[in-house]
Amino acid sequence: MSFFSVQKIRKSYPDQTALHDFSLEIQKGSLLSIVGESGSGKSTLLRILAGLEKQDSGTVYLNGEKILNPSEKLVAGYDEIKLIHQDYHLYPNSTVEENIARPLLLYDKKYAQERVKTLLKQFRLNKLADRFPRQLSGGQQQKVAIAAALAIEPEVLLLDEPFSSLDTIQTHQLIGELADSFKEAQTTVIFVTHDLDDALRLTDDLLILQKGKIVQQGSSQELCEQPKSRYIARLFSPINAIPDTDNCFIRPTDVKLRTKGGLLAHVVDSRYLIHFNSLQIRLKESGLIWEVDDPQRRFQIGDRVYVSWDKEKELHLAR
Ligand SMILES: Nc1ncnc2c1ncn2[C@@H]1O[C@H](COP(=O)(O)OP(=O)(O)OP(=O)(O)O)[C@@H](O)[C@H]1O
Repeated sequence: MSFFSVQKIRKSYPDQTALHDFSLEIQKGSLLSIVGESGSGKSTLLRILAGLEKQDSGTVYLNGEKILNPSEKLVAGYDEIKLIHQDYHLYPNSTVEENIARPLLLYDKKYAQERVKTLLKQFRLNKLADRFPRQLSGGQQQKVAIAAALAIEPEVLLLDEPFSSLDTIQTHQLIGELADSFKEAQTTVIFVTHDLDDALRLTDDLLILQKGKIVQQGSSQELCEQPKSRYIARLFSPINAIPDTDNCFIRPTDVKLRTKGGLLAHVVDSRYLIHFNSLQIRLKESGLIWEVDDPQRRFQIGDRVYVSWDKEKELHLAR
């Protein structure tokens, strides 16, 4: 059995099943993202992993010890497993340093001081140590909340959409900093999100959850290059159906645009994006509309364009 072992967790609510025999093995110090759309069962799963909600069946083990659910334990939850969500509140009248120190009030004073010092350094919070939460950005506040959650050295950190209230720039900056801090501290982290981009930025290991079931698990590259279904392929980018095939698709970025040679198409729309123009083209023969990338920004609406692609870039996807 691995460090954190989740075995056949099932959970139903009166009108639906939120988790269908969910199993997962996590090694110590690993970072995993669980990506799923709204209602896929992410929050239910994390609450069960933290011992905060009762499952119908299945067992969670940490270090070989069974995690008891609220019906089996007087005080629900564990110090070893910390769950952080979007609305995690800091103490408004305590400084950053005091917020991080709070969970350590009953610990040996010298150990507590050292631990706070380590966390301030690991999370690059030294310069903000004397500020109050209201004097911090949303991203900085969330970083302090995560540092405080790690104060008593939990074995596992569970992050439930912790960046939802932050803007994209704040989120990307915070994720970059957290990724470094987690690796440095060797923290075991499970991050759940509906946003694949956030997941790719934080971890290399992904698990895709759909309607309470694992639909694919693997490295970011594996899932992008060998998705098991159209649903998973589309999480990474749109996919274009290749004419006269049943289940063959090509990604916009893998389509080559030329002025001659290949399938003839016409540009019907063009969007200026940061790294390329995103074109909509209509294939002449089949009438299919494709989305393709034009990194050189060569083509305009109305232009003729010929498309081709490498065979090995084709994705063969059942429904
Ligand atoms: N207490 C509850 N009672 C009844 N149904 C519930 C309850 N909690 C969750 N559900 C249902 O179970 C399913 C999974 O919910 P859950 O909150 O775990 O999904 P999620 O992936 O975290 O969604 P979101 O990203 O929107 O938070 C949903 O369809 C939800 O409506």
